[in-house]
Amino acid sequence: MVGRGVGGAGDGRVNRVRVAGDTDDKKAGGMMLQVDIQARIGELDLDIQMDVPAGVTVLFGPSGAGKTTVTNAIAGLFRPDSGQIKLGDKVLFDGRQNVPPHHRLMGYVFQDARLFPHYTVRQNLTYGGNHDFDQIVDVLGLGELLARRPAGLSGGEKQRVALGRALMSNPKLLLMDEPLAALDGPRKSEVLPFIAEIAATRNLPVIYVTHAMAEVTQLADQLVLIDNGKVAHKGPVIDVLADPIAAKYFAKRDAGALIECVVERHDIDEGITVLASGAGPILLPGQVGRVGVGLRLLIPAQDVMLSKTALQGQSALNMIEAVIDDIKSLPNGNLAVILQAKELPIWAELTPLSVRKLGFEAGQNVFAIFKATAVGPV
Ligand SMILES: Nc1ncnc2c1ncn2[C@@H]1O[C@H](COP(=O)(O)OP(=O)(O)OP(=O)(O)O)[C@@H](O)[C@H]1O
Repeated sequence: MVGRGVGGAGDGRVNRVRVAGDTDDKKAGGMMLQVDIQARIGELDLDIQMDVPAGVTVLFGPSGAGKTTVTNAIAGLFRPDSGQIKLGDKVLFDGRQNVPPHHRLMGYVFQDARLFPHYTVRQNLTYGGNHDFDQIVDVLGLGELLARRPAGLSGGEKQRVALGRALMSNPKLLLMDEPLAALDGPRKSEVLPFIAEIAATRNLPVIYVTHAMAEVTQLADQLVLIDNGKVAHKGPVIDVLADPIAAKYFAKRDAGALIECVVERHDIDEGITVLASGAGPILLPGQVGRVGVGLRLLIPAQDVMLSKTALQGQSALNMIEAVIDDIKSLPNGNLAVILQAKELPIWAELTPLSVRKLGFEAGQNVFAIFKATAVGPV
């Protein structure tokens, strides 16, 4: 079953997500990409090790950290000084061998679509092969566009054609370097579901470079944080975001735990949606998603309040029981109080004064409180 469901506003807080029973089995057979490369580029010492299984691995990190260079090395467009790149058993680069890009069995989608202007959409799509033509045209909604030329297409349509072209070459590996960065908000929302659909149903490693949190939370299976040419953190996206040490790589309101929920019901009279989560029910304002659909929610650490007792007479709709696991210092001087809420790891950013005044410490039972609007669509 493909469990990516329609989420909320695409603001990075309510998102598409796979639910249990998703494509994990299918992905288990996908080829592993193994990257271990070193290169000196100007002032930057690039030294990257990562394993990329089937599914979406998002490369995220500051500008100039080396994300595009790594992606280009995987594509064969940049030659590292040393190391090895393998896709399954096939060596793509090892210092002696450097397989040229057109023999790497990969599709590459760039920020700009790079279509051939004199070709029709159909000719552009089939340039590198016509594998799964009908299905891809259908999934990407390209049927109406086939006879047109790129000049008459919107930015979002062009990117869908670029994605279709990459897929029709039957790649064993898909590279996408900020494929939505040049699109405006509505065009981004138009293309993102197609990428999510492809990621959920194709059994291949996808490297996806972005600066946008909404794309991280909606697409990532794995998250690799690259800083100054090195891997600073990597792992399943939920684990990486659950670790406050990674918070410095995100905008303040984006730092927090990502949790997976399922839409349980809509309460039309009360104007809320009830989600089932590993920590119990979570309420969102408005009517979000369809019943039974999986969603990811980002719970911003700055919006979580802690109380030693179940608070009465307060307006926040969400109050979940949790145990304090640990308290860590954040680079900004505040403290991250790391909580286990039944099955869910979440965390709250508090000032040292609050932690001291309330005497919070590891092992304590607390209530984590957040407003429905803090995690709901805007
Ligand atoms: N062809 C090149 N010649 C010299 N320096 C380069 C070249 N390509 C990249 N660099 C440098 O290598 C470093 C890494 O660049 P890269 O584009 O890989 O970073 P990035 O993480 O993708 O950045 P951004 O998020 O801004 O796209 C930067 O300092 C960049 O200036």
